[in-house]
Amino acid sequence: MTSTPHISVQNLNVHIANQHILKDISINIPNKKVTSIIGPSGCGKTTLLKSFNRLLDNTPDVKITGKVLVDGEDIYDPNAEITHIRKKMGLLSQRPYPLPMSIYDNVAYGPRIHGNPKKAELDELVETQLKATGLWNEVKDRLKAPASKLSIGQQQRLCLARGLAVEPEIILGDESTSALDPTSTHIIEDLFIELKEKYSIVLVTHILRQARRVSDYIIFVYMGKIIEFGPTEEVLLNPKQELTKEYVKGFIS
Ligand SMILES: Nc1ncnc2c1ncn2[C@@H]1O[C@H](COP(=O)(O)OP(=O)(O)OP(=O)(O)O)[C@@H](O)[C@H]1O
Repeated sequence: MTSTPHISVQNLNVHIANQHILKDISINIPNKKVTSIIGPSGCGKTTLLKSFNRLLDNTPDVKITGKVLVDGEDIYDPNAEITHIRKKMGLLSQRPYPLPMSIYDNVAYGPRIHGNPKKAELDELVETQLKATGLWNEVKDRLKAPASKLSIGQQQRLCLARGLAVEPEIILGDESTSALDPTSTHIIEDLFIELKEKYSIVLVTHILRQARRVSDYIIFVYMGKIIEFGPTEEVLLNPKQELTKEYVKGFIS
């Protein structure tokens, strides 16, 4: 990895209700690349992803130690400003959660909250983000229709457009294609590949085929520890660690 990491995790430990969930995690997430977190169910993938934008804060009985530096700023510093940190990251969850409003208003929502854009600016912004997520031609004639009328795959792309509209730097995806049909999955995967030109992307996925197709780097997590991290082809085709080999072969699920 040549450029400065976008997220640098240093000796991160997460305990929830006396369970040691993440164990001394240190990792550098590369800038403007796709990094996928893989590993068996319950190994801590989602917990690791959530630690990047302080989404664990509201988990009852959570204890977090160590550092997560985003652009060099420790987000767990008591003086860190959560709104500022969260604005840098867009989160795409497993299922699309469009807001109960029109297609247009979903995308305009964030910019309206964060500023007071003029109508012409908003129109342009909505169009740009709907184009960026490949939705524009599908929805341009029904921007005032409720977002709930869209297919699940379109709703997920709308959620991505909504996230991009507040100009994040990092996109976090938590199994964000798991509710989608194969065609919509393919579209979202292609979008991730395109969007890495502008954003650093971190994905949690169970699907090794997807990890191989979209990611530049892979993190393999097992029982709360990082076992292996490296370029996708290396980790998936020529893993160094026995545990990674077993997982990639399908012996651990
Ligand atoms: N809020 C919580 N309260 C108690 N335990 C939790 C909580 N969140 C996560 N855990 C535990 O932390 C461990 C890691 O969970 P996590 O969701 O990060 O795993 P995962 O690798 O993403 O799993 P999956 O692939 O099944 O989604 C699990 O044992 C889980 O039960």
